[in-house]
Amino acid sequence: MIYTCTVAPSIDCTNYLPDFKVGKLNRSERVHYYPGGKGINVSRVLKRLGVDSVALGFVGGFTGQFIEDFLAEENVKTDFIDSGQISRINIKIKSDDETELNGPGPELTDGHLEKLKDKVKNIKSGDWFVLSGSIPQELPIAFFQELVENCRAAGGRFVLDTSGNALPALIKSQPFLIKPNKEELGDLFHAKISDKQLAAEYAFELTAQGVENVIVSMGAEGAILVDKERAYWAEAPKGKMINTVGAGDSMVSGFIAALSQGMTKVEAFRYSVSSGSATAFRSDLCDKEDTEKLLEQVSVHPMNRLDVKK
Ligand SMILES: Nc1ncnc2c1ncn2[C@@H]1O[C@H](COP(=O)(O)OP(=O)(O)OP(=O)(O)O)[C@@H](O)[C@H]1O
Ligand SMILES: O=P(O)(O)OC[C@@]1(O)O[C@H](CO)[C@@H](O)[C@@H]1O
Repeated sequence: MIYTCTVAPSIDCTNYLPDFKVGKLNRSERVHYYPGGKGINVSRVLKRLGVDSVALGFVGGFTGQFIEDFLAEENVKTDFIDSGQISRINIKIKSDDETELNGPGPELTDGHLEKLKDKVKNIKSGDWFVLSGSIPQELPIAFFQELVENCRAAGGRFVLDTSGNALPALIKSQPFLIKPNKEELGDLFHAKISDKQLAAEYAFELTAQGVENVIVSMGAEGAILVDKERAYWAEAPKGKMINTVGAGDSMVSGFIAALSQGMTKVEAFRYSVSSGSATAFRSDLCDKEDTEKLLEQVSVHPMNRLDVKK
């Protein structure tokens, strides 16, 4: 089974308006409400790609109820823990730019965390544990380190897509996959990543620290995949960008779905980029049909080691 874990789920309230002005009353022309949080997005896309998962995390209040109901409607399995607090509402503003205002995650006690530990105690070989999204700063990282160590010790594959201090701390637990965007990768090394060669150089650095696969997403420029031996880059398909929220999460789902359906790593990378772009080209997350239609526009190129400045 694939378990996704979102510590701080949300309702994503996405507003479309032609001209957003800071400090003024703005009125949106269109608004969409979707359950959000990175792990939840991963589970929703996995379902659309034909792969079952269980979404774990902490939800509460009327917003938590909305998240649960929406996922039940889409037949996404969940096994949430009640946080006892209203799940956050994240505001996304689509105008000339994309502006985001994400709320804080829930305040969790040791009791909450113990419940999460209990949910994953039976992870076994062949299972996946996908820890995606922000982890509130007050939470002890050591707890998550232990959680993923247990999962790895049982033979599970650990996928990490988080930010802040949790990212470098959990990279030490040698994930099977991490998927930073180029800003997140740059933050890890206090560097500005200007091109794919530099991205590959830093990604190699992470494989030297024990990460098995690194996918660096670079928006419209596409993505690179680096493992201990090789590096590849993929161009993103061309299309009209509508909403990139969840594009990175869709890449994670595409990669996992393709691998768990027996594709090679390079094919899975192609599928991953196609899934990311298919999400960027619509208001909600991608579906299988869009993803597979775009596949033919995604070509993957090996990067010569000499191309990598190292
Ligand atoms: N304008 C675009 N045109 C084509 N593809 C795009 C565009 N923007 C994003 N994508 C696709 O989506 C993938 C992920 O995008 P991005 O690098 O913005 O992820 P991210 O910052 O992790 O997103 P998020 O955190 O919102 O999920 C890219 O690698 C690419 O395949
Ligand atoms: O605040 P976090 O946990 O870093 O990110 C949360 C979030 O921005 O990420 C998802 C897109 O990747 C959205 O569904 C959600 O609102």
